[in-house]
Amino acid sequence: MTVMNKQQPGIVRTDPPSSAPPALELSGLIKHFHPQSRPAGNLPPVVDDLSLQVAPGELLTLLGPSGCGKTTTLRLIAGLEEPDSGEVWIDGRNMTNPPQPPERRGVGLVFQDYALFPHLSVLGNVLFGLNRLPRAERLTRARETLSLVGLTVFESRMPHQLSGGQQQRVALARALAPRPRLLLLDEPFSNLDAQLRHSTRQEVRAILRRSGVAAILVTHDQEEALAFSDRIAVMRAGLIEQIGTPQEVYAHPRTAFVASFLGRSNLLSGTAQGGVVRTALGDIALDDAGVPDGPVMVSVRPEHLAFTGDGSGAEAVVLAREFKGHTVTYTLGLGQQELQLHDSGQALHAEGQRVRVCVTRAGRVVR
Ligand SMILES: Nc1ncnc2c1ncn2[C@@H]1O[C@H](COP(=O)(O)OP(=O)(O)OP(=O)(O)O)[C@@H](O)[C@H]1O
Repeated sequence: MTVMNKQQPGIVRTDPPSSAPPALELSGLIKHFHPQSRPAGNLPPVVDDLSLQVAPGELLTLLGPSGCGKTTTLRLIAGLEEPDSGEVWIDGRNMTNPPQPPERRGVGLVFQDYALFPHLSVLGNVLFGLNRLPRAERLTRARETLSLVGLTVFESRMPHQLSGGQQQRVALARALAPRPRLLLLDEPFSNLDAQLRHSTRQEVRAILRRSGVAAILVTHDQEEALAFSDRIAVMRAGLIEQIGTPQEVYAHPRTAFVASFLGRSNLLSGTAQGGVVRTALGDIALDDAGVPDGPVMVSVRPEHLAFTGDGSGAEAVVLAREFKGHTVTYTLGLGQQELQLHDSGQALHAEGQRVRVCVTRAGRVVR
């Protein structure tokens, strides 16, 4: 195997053919924004030593609260911003040393506002990004891509004659038509109403799977991240706090932030001893036998709390009740602490009622 040289631009990795290079590799990316009025070094970086890999065909989501650096990370990948340090490798090519302009990175972009050209038809919009191809090939490619996104019959329509979901599929077709190595999607569903958002998300996911392109989705919507992704990177203050499959990150959050940002969580302090934590809710078994004895914080999902009905468990009071159709979310008072409980049973407990609750699954110790 040839030794890879990260310092030389445009070097293609010569790993064995069976192991294709990652679609994307970020290593040690750091980005500050320095306002004129504040001296450099005074502000924390917006992207802070961020490293990750995206496999060919993988759908990765950057999930985090507003301002945590998700869009800046996408802009660094696309070449719309330059990092202070660190490297961006796309499909085995170094994009940062020397910096490659956005049009030479092989990256497609889809934004929340679609950014379609209003004076061009659907076909015209898709053709727009293909001006480097011979004319005859452009038309074939544009029509193939419109067929991939299921919009063949709409090719002559103007953007304003389409629904929001259809416009987003045109934007997707325009980004996919040049056959990018990587697609970057920045909050692409956030302008759609709840129902359209759900169906468009499923369609886009299926289209990406069919096209085989690797993609990074940026969102602050945890439900979207769980439904869309092969892996989720939970970001906070420029850092990746945890990365893994949706199931891994949901079931095994490492920190209180991840436990609360990806789904809801009850965080209880207690003392671990021999694989059990003593808390105000009683003794909670732990999902990890290796937790050392001592003070800990344990995360219990609302669906892992239940009413006991037989006098066992800890006493709590119902503070609020939210009916959601398939389930009811209760807010319970346990001493000074508020807990969330998801119940799918038939019996409704009234606000102010005293209830008894227990934990039905092993808890998770978080930092
Ligand atoms: N060009 C810029 N100049 C100065 N500060 C910037 C610039 N772009 C972004 N920032 C700041 O960097 C931080 C991260 O912004 P970024 O847009 O990456 O966050 P985000 O996680 O995508 O947030 P949102 O979900 O609200 O879009 C924010 O505090 C933002 O104000």
